[in-house]
Amino acid sequence: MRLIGIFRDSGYTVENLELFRGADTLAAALALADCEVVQLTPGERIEDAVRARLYIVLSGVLEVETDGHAGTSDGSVTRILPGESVGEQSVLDDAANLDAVRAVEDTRLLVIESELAWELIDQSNAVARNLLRLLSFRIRAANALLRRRQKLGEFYRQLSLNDTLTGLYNRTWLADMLPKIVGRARAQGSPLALLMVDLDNFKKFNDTHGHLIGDAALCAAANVIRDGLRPSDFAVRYGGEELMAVLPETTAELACMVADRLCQQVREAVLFSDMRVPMPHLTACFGVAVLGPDGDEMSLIEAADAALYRAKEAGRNCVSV
Ligand SMILES: Nc1nc2c(ncn2[C@@H]2O[C@H](COP(=O)(O)OP(=O)(O)OP(=O)(O)O)[C@@H](O)[C@H]2O)c(=O)[nH]1
Repeated sequence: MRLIGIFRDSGYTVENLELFRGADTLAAALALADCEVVQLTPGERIEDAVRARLYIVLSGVLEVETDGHAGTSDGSVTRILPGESVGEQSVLDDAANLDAVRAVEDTRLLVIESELAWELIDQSNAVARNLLRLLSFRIRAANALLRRRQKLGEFYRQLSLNDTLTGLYNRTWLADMLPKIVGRARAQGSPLALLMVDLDNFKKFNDTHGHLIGDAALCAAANVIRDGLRPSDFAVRYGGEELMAVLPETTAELACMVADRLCQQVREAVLFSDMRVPMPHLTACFGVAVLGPDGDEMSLIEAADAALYRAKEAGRNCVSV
């Protein structure tokens, strides 16, 4: 950052500066006459960025990396054009941090020391008003950015809890939520059922029809499970071709009825709509378990797994408790 003179000799006028819009420009020009004018080369940052000072762009362009100083930048930048300023907030709260500001091209800045900025505010309602307007604009922009980040955060959170192939909840979700669902059922003394679902002979299915049709079959089975449940139930991809349904407020009898219905629907599922090739045959086994009086999430999963094993032993394409 190179000192190139003072405002009085710089050839620039107050009229084009946002901060002085509607203000007594003569008085402002007088007050600013001895202020330094500095030059930044492309990429250069403001030196002495920890000192609370107001910088007005006279020519060139500055770029502010959003939250760059907090190390949380998301890559978005704001451009500060001629007539606009940076550092207003630093002057107001005396907490400067302008190291995220850098020149895009050769840029000339008018430097207003904090004390003088306060004098200008004290002397001119128009300057105070302009400053308020500027800050309100910055707050709105910061709020919009926060909302965008919140949405993005929610999007990524969802992404981390859902299986990408089937869209069902994944193991991360299960590890977090099943203990809570079990805890709630125990606290309320309400029944809780769990269905463990495993596609039959899926290795052979893949070998025969190829992995892509295997994926489509897995998705079709996942859709059957998800669409066949109540809104208060949860469908999870437990592992490779193993799915799971968590059914709160559900007795063993009811869970068996649900499993029977889903088993039939998987059997009848349309895996793809290409009529030129014969429809592959897909079936699944269902293991049903309910939460015992002293049970926890582990024993519930183990019981459903054991029931699933019995269904496989019984010849597949069936439900076992
Ligand atoms: N297409 C596809 N296949 C998968 C996926 N995840 C797991 N598999 C396959 O599922 C098959 C599971 O095979 P096994 O565990 O031997 O079980 P199975 O052949 O279904 O036999 P049973 O369970 O005893 O009926 C493996 O060949 C895996 O490669 C997936 O995301 N897509």
